[in-house]
Amino acid sequence: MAPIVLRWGIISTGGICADFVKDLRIDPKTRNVDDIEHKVVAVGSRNGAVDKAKEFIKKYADGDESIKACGTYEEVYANSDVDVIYIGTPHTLHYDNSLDAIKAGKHVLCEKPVTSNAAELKALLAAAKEHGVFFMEAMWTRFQPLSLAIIDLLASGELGKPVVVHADLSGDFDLENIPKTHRILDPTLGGGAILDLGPYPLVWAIMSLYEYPTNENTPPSKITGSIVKTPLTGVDANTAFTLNFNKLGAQAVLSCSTNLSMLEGDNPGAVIRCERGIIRVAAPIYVPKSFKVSVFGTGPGERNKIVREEEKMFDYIGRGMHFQADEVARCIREGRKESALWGHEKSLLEMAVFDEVRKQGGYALPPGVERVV
Ligand SMILES: NC(=O)C1=CN([C@@H]2O[C@H](COP(=O)(O)OP(=O)(O)OC[C@H]3O[C@@H](n4cnc5c(N)ncnc54)[C@H](OP(=O)(O)O)[C@@H]3O)[C@@H](O)[C@H]2O)C=CC1
Ligand SMILES: O=C1OC[C@@H](O)[C@H](O)[C@H]1O
Repeated sequence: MAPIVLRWGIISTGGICADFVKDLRIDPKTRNVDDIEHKVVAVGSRNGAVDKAKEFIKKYADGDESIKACGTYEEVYANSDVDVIYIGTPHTLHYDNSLDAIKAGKHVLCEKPVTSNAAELKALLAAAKEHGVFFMEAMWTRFQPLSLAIIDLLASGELGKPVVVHADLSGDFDLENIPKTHRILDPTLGGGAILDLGPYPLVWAIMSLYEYPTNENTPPSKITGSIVKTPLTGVDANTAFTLNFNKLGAQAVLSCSTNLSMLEGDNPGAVIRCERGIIRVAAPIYVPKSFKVSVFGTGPGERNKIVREEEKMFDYIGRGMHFQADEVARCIREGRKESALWGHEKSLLEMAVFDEVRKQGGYALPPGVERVV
């Protein structure tokens, strides 16, 4: 059977678009994938900056002349050769950009956090339904082979049920020395830790607890959030949040910071503590390459004693953003409007958590930034 060729339009020429395009351009056969092909057909930059789009194509797509450089996003949405739009603009633009793409009848893969709040996401999902298009948040961690292996390991029951999940994602953004207009500092762009980094500790809680079979996708019964703001612009520099899953009898203890180095190498970025063992996931938690599992014994005197340990390594061609792209292609081929792995319900849960954490932490976006409230 001939592979389906999914034709992508790329919205913006920023950092993450560069990474995504590089992964899209890896020949899937070199990754042992033969049912899908990805083709970038158009790249858009705002404000008439067609030269910026051309430069992007030169730099990240080997100057491929078949790719159309566009000086507006609208030109990309209107391109009849484009099947699906990838949105890589700052968070607070995701709603408008996604809506424009949906209204043009395009499928959408939108970067995380999918919107500024839950109300925007609900409106987008209604629009996607009305226009009959596929919509997914680009929660790439959910599709990586390591994540799939951990979900299988938990479901196998070998470790018993998960009881506490700790996860942190931090990055030192050098806040004192970047412009206040940088997307990580600017409140009009949804700056701060929770919206930018928070999706990753949260995805570990969702994969290990929310998705754990006996939780039956029951949302957290309680959410707490605590925020330390930077005086520079008032966005959250550090955020800690917890989620209680009462049905499961489990808790997630999560955090994110914009002014601390990420724990790298051997340091665990996420720890999943189960009744009969521990899984330690190596940082960075958005694309971990290894995890260590420690299994407690069940024999006499072996409770809380490690009887087996194993480290699992994961390596593949590319940065790891292509796994989510493959999922988009397969869903579209099968006429599905959402992914079974990272569907609308999980993005809605994510945005509800962030709304609550920002509310408890006193971080309100400036008036008008949230397009739907
Ligand atoms: N999945 C992942 O691993 C990552 C995801 N992200 C997500 O991707 C999104 C973009 O992040 P990133 O690529 O780092 O950001 P960048 O600042 O590098 O790029 C954003 C691009 O958006 C366009 N843009 C449109 N309007 C604005 C505006 N008002 N201010 C600034 N830029 C604007 C610009 O492109 P142009 O002028 O060409 O239109 C700009 O280059 C964020 O939502 C972030 O959360 C970010 C990093 C990693
Ligand atoms: O998605 C992301 O992952 C890596 C981080 O460094 C980045 O700020 C964030 O947007």
